[in-house]
Amino acid sequence: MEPNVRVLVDMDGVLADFEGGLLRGFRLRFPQDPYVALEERRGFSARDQYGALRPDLAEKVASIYETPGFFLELEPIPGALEALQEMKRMKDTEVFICTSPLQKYDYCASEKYHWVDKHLGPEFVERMILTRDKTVVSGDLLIDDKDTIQGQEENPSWEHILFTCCHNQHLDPLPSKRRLNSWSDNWRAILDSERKARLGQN
Ligand SMILES: O=c1ccn([C@H]2C[C@H](O)[C@@H](COP(=O)(O)O)O2)c(=O)[nH]1
Ligand SMILES: [Mg+2]
Repeated sequence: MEPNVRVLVDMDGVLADFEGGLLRGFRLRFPQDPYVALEERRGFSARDQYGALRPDLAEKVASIYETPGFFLELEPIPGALEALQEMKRMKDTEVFICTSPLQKYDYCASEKYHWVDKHLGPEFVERMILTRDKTVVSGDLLIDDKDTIQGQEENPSWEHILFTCCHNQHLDPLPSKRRLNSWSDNWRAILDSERKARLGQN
């Protein structure tokens, strides 16, 4: 068995404040239109929720995250950069950034690389995995704000740790699903428990 704990860390909603940037961009571009306050966000897809509010708003909100510069200019989530640097220095630990680009990837994919370079440095650029299907990536833990992560692999190797974000905070996931409420929460204990569980298996 591999000695290291491999942690996959999602980007939007975990490292980069996608929801905050989206709301700010939407209100600036469409000041006359209704919007969904962060406390009112429900469900992963902002596009779906805006579309339910009024059908034309689905395209409008999508136009914000499809705009050049959107992903590059996102603010880091509080504590995320420090946590990742600390994780990288930890013994017996491998950290990768695992993120899904938009289907309209033109700006999104390259801006994600630039964002990581700018905020975390070139060593993390080496550790980026861009995929539309995270289930086929191998790891021990996946820290991700999306409540349901599905793909080709029915039994991914990782345990999904749900990272709290405005769109999932109301959810009461299965008792077996572990949560991280923020980067001030005890992410180190989750990594430690994984390390111990692996030692127990040896
Ligand atoms: O309403 C939405 C919300 C998010 N997305 C996109 C934006 C990103 O490309 C992915 C999520 O990326 P992760 O790094 O895996 O969090 O989903 C969207 O298309 N519509
Ligand atoms: Mg995410």
